[in-house]
Amino acid sequence: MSDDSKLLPHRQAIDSIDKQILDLMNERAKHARAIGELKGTGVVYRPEREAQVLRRIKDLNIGPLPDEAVARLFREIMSECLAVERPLTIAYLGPEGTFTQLAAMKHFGHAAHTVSCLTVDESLRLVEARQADYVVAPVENSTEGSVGRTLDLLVATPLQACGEVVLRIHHHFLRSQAVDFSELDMVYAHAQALAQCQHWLTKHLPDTVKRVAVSSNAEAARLAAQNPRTAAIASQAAAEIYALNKIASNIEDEPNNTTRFLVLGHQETTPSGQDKTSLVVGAPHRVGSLHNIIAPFMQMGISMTKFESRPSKANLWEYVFFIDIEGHVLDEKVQAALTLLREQAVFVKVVGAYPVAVL
Ligand SMILES: O=C(O)C(=O)C[C@]1(C(=O)O)C=C[C@@H](O)C=C1
Repeated sequence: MSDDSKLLPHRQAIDSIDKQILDLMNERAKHARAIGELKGTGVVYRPEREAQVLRRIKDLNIGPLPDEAVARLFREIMSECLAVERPLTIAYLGPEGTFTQLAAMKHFGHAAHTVSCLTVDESLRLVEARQADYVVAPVENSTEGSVGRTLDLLVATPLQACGEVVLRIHHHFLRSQAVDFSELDMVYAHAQALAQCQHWLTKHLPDTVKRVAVSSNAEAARLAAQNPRTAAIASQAAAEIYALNKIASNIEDEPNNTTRFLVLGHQETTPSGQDKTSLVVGAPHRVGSLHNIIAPFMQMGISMTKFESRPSKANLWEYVFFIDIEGHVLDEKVQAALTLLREQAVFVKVVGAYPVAVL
């Protein structure tokens, strides 16, 4: 029997299975459309339900496909089903090809429209003005720490956090032509990327190469595409969009380099069973104040996943604290801790409660 004839029965089985998958996906989309009609003009995107669907799929999976792979496939199926109800518009820090855009696609899937913005400020403003449905904004990187501008914006925005995205960050060294490092004057990158790749840069580039911080990695790629004497540090997506050569891959100093993003919109999310709550807390300037802010969470047995202080913009030497805790703001334990916290703090703002990232 030839190789091709041995393949035939498997291909026939695949053809028949594909038809069933197709019919079932359309059947699923019809239910989503019916749900959309019941929701009427209300909010169509339900992050808690999406997280539950993805977690269940991972639990049900018996392979050989890996859990992550089936979750990614179902992410896209849900994205298309949601678009049948109503397509979403997501604002992100552009230009096209930034890690923030990748994070937006990872969370909302490819059926969502993404709108590129010049700054994180503008991306939040677009949603505040209801010109986009949600914004995805970077909050912290595992190597470089918090994204200060996003944290500052969280203090004042009326938007609510309704999701988180965790993205592995791989940086590549990109040029329009694969020429010698001696013919290189400048390397462009976002300040965080320059910091995340500093060992590689010091080891491989001559001292004469200037490191220039720009507004995003994709902007770095755009600039490098215009001048062969320059290079960029950016993502695979940016390399493709700006047709740059990958001179070196995965040049980040820390192999587990990961960035966390928040999804913000106008809705409050109901508990999904595995949630986090983000808070901004103003502490009075007095002895023991920091202890008093932390104590309510210890008392109620609540874990903190983030604790970060930044200078208050209002008063010199006063600080605001950015705290993420495990649990949903509607959980009894969290409610009790917040009641205790409010007795100690100058202010407590609940930025939002949302499902822990599944993908
Ligand atoms: O369950 C819903 O509310 C739906 O609209 C269906 C569905 C899905 O495809 O599973 C689609 C969009 C929502 O964000 C959540 C889930």
